[in-house]
Amino acid sequence: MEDDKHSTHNYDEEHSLLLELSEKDPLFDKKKKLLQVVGISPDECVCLKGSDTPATLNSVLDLLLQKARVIYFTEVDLYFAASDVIQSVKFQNPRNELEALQSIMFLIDNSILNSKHLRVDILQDLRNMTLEKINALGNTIKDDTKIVGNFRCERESRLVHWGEGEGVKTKLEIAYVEGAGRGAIAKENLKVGDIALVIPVTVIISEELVHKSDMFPVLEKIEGITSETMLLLWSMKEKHNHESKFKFYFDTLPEVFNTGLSFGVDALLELDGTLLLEEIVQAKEHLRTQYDELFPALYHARPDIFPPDLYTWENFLWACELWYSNSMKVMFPNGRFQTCLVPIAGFLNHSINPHIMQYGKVDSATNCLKFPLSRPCNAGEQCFLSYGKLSSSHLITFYGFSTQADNPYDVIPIDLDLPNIDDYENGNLMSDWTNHMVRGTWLSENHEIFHYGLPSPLLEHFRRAQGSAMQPKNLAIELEILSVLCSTFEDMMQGICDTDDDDSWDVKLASTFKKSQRRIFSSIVTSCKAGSKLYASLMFANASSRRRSSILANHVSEF
Ligand SMILES: C[S@@+](CC[C@H](N)C(=O)[O-])C[C@H]1O[C@@H](n2cnc3c(N)ncnc32)[C@H](O)[C@@H]1O
Repeated sequence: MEDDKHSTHNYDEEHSLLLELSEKDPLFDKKKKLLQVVGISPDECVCLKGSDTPATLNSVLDLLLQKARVIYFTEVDLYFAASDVIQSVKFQNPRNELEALQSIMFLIDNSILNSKHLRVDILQDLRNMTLEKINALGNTIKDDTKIVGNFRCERESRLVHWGEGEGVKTKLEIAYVEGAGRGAIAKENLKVGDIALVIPVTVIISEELVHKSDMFPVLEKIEGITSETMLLLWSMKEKHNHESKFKFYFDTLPEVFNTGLSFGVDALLELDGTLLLEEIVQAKEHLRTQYDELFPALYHARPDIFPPDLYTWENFLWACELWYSNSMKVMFPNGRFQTCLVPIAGFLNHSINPHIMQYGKVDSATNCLKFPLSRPCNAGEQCFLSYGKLSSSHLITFYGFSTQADNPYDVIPIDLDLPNIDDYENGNLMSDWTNHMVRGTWLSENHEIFHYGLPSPLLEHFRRAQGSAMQPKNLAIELEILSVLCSTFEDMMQGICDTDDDDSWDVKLASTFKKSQRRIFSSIVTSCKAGSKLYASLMFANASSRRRSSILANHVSEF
């Protein structure tokens, strides 16, 4: 979504740019502290002068980029960044970097637009440098989509054709792609800022449709019912309406969704010992309770509107999976957010390094939803959307897939059985964390001594619990911490056993998830062992050098 975090001011000889860290950000205090650690003031502008050299512009961009990275950090990013931040806020992951660069482009574009100066060359130069960085980053992201040629997309073409008649404009075509059903392929080379898809509001399935339907007078009387639930019930019936305006859309929907909510017993058994099992069971229980609150009461009261054969539990679950996996939050010109189904845009698959991130706000001038590119996508490549910064467990539960690439949001929460420590110093970056987590240590840049690729807030918590202050660090305590962590994660790894191959989609997905969890645990064990080895060699080197000194001292004393 576009945001209003940024503002520009123009002074006589200079352009002043302000990337603003919003005080409404729930992570404001932590982000402010992090910025202060690297010497960046949260509310300070950077100034550009006409006389700035490329080297000066580079430093300006670097400063803006560090700040933008922090502004777009999630709690997970912040937690793990604490280990790597020493003098500057470095690159964390492509997704955060793209968001940060995109926000800088937005700021510069606004500045150019609002500039009262005749000469905006310097802003243009800065824009070009930012664009170069985005393009370079885009080139490092590999999306190897394989298009499955022998599937015809007749229903999909009919939907696109209908949509175009309603005002849809698209630079994407729909094809079957390996491992993800349908996907959207760029028909031409798309640059940053190009609009891949334009969807008029009239094509969007939103609350308004329920309000016009015969079920609304019944539903509105149900205490506490949400507009999402109303829409879900509406879509269960509309799917079978041959006269529906959205018939072409419903025709393209799959008969089954295959999300975690449809996992069978074998797949659930496979997940034994993982948090994903809990997530799926809880989500499903919640939906079952919701269904039981509505049915059979509704079809007993109004069988004409809610026919029992349509409103079964199985059909309800299908609709839940449809809405979880295909809906988007859309902000309408009146400022209200609504959960909607967006035909055609619903063919866009998700990536952790997406091409399209800033969407979801209806443009009030055109009354359309636009999908602009945040990084280039060449003709023939699959164009990916961001469904959000989601973990694999969330993606499996509600979307039925897990990402292939390393997902920085795949974290495992850690319940520490350690006493609460309240003697933390203010201003210490590690001190703000009470909830701890781990993720694959291959994602960390810092495997040095005292870091080991592990999150610093977690290590610091252990040190405090052992009575070891930040500085100087006690080697014996470090070894003890590494040994505790190592055995804890070895146990956790053993709790997730390997299984035989199974052909069913759900057991396969469950076992892929387990493998990814084991990989995370195994990386932590390896890092702990590497850390311990490092100490052993250091202690050996120290001992040898002490021995050498004492031999030398003996020799000297002989003279
Ligand atoms: C909004 S739909 C996208 C279109 C979908 N592929 C289809 O054929 O209808 C979301 C669903 O697409 C699939 N999907 C999206 N991104 C994916 C990815 N990166 N890998 C595998 N499947 C994906 C999942 O089944 C998900 O529930």
